[in-house]
Amino acid sequence: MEKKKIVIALGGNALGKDVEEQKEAVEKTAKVIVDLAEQGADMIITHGNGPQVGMIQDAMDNLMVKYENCKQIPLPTSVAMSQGYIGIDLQNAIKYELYKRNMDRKVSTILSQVEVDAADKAFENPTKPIGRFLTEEEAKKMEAGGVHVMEDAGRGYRVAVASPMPKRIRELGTIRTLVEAGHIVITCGGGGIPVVDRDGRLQGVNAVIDKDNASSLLAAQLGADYLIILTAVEKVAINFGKENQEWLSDLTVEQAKQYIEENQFAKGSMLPKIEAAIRFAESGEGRKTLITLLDKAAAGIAGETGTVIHY
Ligand SMILES: Nc1ncnc2c1ncn2[C@@H]1O[C@H](COP(=O)(O)OP(=O)(O)O)[C@@H](O)[C@H]1O
Ligand SMILES: NC(=O)OP(=O)(O)O
Repeated sequence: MEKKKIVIALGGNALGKDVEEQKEAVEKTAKVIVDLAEQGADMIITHGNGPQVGMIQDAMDNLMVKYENCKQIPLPTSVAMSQGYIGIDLQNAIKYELYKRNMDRKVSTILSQVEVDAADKAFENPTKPIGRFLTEEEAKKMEAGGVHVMEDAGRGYRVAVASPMPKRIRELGTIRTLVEAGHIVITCGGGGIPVVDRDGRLQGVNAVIDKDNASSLLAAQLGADYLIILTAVEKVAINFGKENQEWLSDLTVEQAKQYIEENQFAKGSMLPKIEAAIRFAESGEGRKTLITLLDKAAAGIAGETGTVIHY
């Protein structure tokens, strides 16, 4: 097989719902990753952090309630914490899976900062759902207290934060060096720690970058062949959740743009995945995105399932 470079973006399902579940979930995730690594591909792993970063912010806010002198933890700091604890669980699970198969491959987690534009309009319109699902009553109460809340793809209410577009991955050189040295690299977790460059000094900003958008940028800049987005659905659908729902196996960039105009993909869930896939396809010839379930990754690569978005 020709050596492929694959960026895999892991959705919430690959990580479980809490710290305990994560330890179990990553074991299964690691098997899928090592199955692909066994075929000799260069592998770069990214992951989401919506539930996790919300949980960290909640915990930190509770500390402020409990202790008078406790200062608020900024959102980018919580993103950095989420990269750390998710990264180490993934790294250890992948290492153990490699060990069981007697495979000699290094695994590294790179904390990564992703530059955004301070003037991005996204700062005025929070669209990224984070944290747990709220009851309608909780949502109303929080909204009254000035917190942005949104409805998340028909699944309930969640806190919403700004999600500016990623512009530049500051650790790209380090990531490239490690990939070239054969490491499986875990990076751009939670879309990357959002920063702006102020005269050479990187400063965190209150946002959570969409991990699919960051993954698309990373895949384009590393010259990857494949972007694989593993999520909670086997395929992308049009008329999702309706009686006339239709699962799609193959989607051209042109068709995808048309469906976006028809509002076929929910904001904050499927829409950023499709937009990320379009940008990746447009970044270079032959670049494809596969969207499918974690369990179906291998079958998807073999062309047996999932939705492939291509030029
Ligand atoms: N048109 C669509 N086709 C398929 N799934 C869709 C569509 N629109 C919205 N969704 C929802 O998007 C979800 C995936 O987004 P999300 O949960 O944010 O992903 P992840 O956390 O895995 O990155 C699916 O589980 C599904 O509920
Ligand atoms: N940062 C991010 O996109 O996280 P989720 O995939 O969990 O929404």
